[in-house]
Amino acid sequence: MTLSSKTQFALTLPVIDFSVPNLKPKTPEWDSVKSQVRKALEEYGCFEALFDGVSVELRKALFKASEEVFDLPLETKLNSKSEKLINHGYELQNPELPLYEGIGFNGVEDPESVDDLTRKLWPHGNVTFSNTVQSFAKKLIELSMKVRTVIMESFGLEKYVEEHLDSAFNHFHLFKYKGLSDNTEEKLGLDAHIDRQFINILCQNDVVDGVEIKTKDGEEWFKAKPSQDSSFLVIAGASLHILLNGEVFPPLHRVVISGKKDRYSAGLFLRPKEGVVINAPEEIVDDEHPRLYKPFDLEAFLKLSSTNTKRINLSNLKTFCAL
Ligand SMILES: O=C(O)CCC(=O)C(=O)O
Ligand SMILES: [Fe+2]
Repeated sequence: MTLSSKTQFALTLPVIDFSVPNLKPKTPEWDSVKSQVRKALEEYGCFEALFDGVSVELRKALFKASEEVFDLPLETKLNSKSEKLINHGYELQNPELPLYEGIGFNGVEDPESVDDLTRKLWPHGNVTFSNTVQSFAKKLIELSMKVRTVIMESFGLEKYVEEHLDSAFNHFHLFKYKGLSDNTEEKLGLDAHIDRQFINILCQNDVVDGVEIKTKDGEEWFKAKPSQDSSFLVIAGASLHILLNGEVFPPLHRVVISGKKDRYSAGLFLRPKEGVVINAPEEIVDDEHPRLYKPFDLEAFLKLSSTNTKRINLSNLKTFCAL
């Protein structure tokens, strides 16, 4: 598939520093991060997070592990696909876009689950792979808890922090987008979509970038290239948009592949646990901000929309759960 609309220059997204020493509630640093996060999510629905919890070595090790796993024979990779769990194991997500493949780890905080999946890929085990995935994901989970706490507090929802943290499960995903045969070409690696989760935290290997986003009112695509190799892109999804009564904008984004180098990316996806029904708390609903959505059950929504598609957008979401 070739591109239908042209990409503009890079957009400078807000850069928010989560590496500040002693970043804890009730400190001036925390309050400053809180207001930056709220503004960024209202305006762009995404931001760049600086986070020193993941060392350069760990990031390198992760992308090396990623190359290793995607280099396995297709048959071996397909063996790791779970019959029972959605998105767990290997997936060629979109057969009509063969540029893109992925491996998902549901409940990545559970060492046994990662070890089990690793054994399906390497029957004799691969301790380095399993440990690297676990260490990297553990750090992203740490960042995600901070980010989610800040988000809830920034909307005055301190008393819901725990409930919110408990309402999502950790899904970690590795992606590979195949480089192109011609250096001058550009192709769509992943179609335009908004994320379905609460938030997602992404990073890509340093040689190749590719995520593009649309701004709130814009018709143009902008490259969301991080300003530093060590940072992460945090994107708000549909579930957060509904929880916060539409105050947070879930941006449309896509992945564009250019050049010959393969693109590897990794992300932590905070998806509502099965059975969780999302409803904006009373505290953020008033005459000026009337309730926009009915209680939202992501699983029920996905069952109604076509299966295995990433292409959800704000208008099909609104049709499903508008009041
Ligand atoms: O590959 C990436 O960096 C982005 C993937 C993405 O947007 C998604 O899986 O929802
Ligand atoms: Fe996405």
